[in-house]
Amino acid sequence: MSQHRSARAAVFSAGSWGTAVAKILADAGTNVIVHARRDEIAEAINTVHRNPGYFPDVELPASLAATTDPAAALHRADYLVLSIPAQSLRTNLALWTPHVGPDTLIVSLMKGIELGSGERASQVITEVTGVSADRVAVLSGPNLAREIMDGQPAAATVACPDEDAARRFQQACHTSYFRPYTSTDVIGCELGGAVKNVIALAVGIASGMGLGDNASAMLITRGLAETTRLAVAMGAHPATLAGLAGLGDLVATCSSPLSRNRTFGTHLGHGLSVEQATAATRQTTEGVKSAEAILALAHAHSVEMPITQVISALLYEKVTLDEAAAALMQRPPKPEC
Ligand SMILES: NC(=O)C1=CN([C@@H]2O[C@H](COP(=O)(O)OP(=O)(O)OC[C@H]3O[C@@H](n4cnc5c(N)ncnc54)[C@H](O)[C@@H]3O)[C@@H](O)[C@H]2O)C=CC1
Ligand SMILES: O=C(CO)COP(=O)(O)O
Repeated sequence: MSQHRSARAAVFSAGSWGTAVAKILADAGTNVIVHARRDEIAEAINTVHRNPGYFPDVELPASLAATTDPAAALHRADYLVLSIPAQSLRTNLALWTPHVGPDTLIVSLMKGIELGSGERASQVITEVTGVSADRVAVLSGPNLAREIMDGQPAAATVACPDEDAARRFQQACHTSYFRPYTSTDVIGCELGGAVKNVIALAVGIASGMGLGDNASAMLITRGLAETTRLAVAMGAHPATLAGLAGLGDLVATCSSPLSRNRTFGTHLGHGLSVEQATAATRQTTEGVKSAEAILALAHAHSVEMPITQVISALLYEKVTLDEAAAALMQRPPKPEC
């Protein structure tokens, strides 16, 4: 990156989390251009400094620009920040790759596992773009977009095999209200972020069924245990799962009515079908698609993930709510650790 100019970040796209991270980066003094799919969103960001599709009430930094042209967004970008649904990453990134510069650091904000391949977003990114793994970073943590748009304090982890690259992006997104830490454990951060969405579905379901805080705490704690088992089997450091991208995100997502995954689960717990819950949800709910992919990873690594298994069965409507609850409670007794 040039020493003579501020860093430039291209944020793809202008959804809930993309908009929030674009604001963080701009507030941190980074030059930001957002790639929006819709003309009217790009136009509104450029003219009235608002994103009417997601946060019509929040004024964005005046320095924040938007475009629908991927080449213009990526021109001389130091960072390509990707925030689209994980299942759409491969196809979209293939279209954007010709515009990615040779030194651009690609930063994934996505918390999903690709169906079919079982790949984490960073793996899809290296595969599609051909860039080396040390040019791909992940930002993950307890970061409900709405709270961040309101300027409430939050922290997260920036993970990259190249520690200098992680530190550069840490600096690019460090503000008075957003505190990023660095890590080299990309696998741990990505699995923490993806599996917590499935556990949040489970907590939402329990809450929708009228179960109390003991049940939620049980699901969160045993959810962390199965997340850690899988992540460690795949090469993660166990401490990462006790950190912001693991326990931190799990607690925030499972506790907050702002979480789309938890809310989706609540709909199921109230008795809505998966189709009805999907119709009631406007934004990306990664856990719904990722549950099956995570379960396949668990099988491939011979790891037991009973909560993920039950949620996957519920999502495919192979079991009822009562059968799901019984399946978890009637497992054979075993030591806790
Ligand atoms: N919203 C949040 O609080 C947080 C979300 N995330 C993660 O960020 C990622 C994006 O989620 P959100 O921004 O919340 O979702 P969103 O639904 O608010 O926005 C998704 C964005 O992707 C675009 N998009 C949707 N389908 C697409 C497709 N097929 N092709 C290309 N673009 C498409 C939409 O136009 C929109 O700009 C997810 O992986 C999510 O887990 C991570 C941390 C916090
Ligand atoms: O990842 C998130 C908070 O860290 C957002 O969770 P939801 O996708 O469930 O809203």
